[in-house]
Amino acid sequence: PNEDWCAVCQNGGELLCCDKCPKVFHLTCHIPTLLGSPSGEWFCSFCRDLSSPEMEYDCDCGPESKAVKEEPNSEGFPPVDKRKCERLLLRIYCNELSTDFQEPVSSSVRETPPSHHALTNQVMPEYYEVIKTPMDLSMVKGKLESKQSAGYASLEEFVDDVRLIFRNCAEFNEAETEVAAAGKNLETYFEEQLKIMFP
Ligand SMILES: NC(=O)c1ccc2nc(N)sc2c1
Ligand SMILES: [Zn+2]
Ligand SMILES: [Zn+2]
Repeated sequence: PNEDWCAVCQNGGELLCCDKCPKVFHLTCHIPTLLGSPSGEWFCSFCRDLSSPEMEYDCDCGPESKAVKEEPNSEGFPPVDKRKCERLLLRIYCNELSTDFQEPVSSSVRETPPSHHALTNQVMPEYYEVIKTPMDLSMVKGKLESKQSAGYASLEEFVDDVRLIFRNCAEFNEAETEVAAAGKNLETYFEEQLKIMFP
């Protein structure tokens, strides 16, 4: 009795069914991204046990991981903390407020002028003129999934990047715009979920 649409993007298509909860995911919408459809039983990142995972995801094995995986690798990021961050990030992606933060802001985006600016056709600065350190959820997902030194070395680095998304949002978007409100509310949700994952 799984759902009909991806828990992240709400679209249909080729969907992976969790064998423990009703959710379904596209391979690339799940966190971590899966390379192929698993053959046997499969639990999503919300359901798989954090300390002793029932199964391995195909992206987490492969030739380079001959070493014992359950030790903090050279990144120093304990595997349990990495799995907690995967679950936390998937929670954010499943929150509909995250849509505006899932991909890099397109450079055509200009500040939403308060009404008087529009009337005086004052030029509004471009996003990448204002925001010097862009960050979005796809960048965080990529860093969380990358191997060794390219990835996060600690939980703090992961949290700092997610908080940067919300700082950029508050800096660029006028306080009372929809995007600013979405950023504020999603930040509250993130901090709540962070406390649950890392009490
Ligand atoms: N992440 C952001 O700050 C963001 C994203 C999308 C977007 N679209 C606009 N028209 S303003 C805007 C801001
Ligand atoms: Zn999807
Ligand atoms: Zn599940």
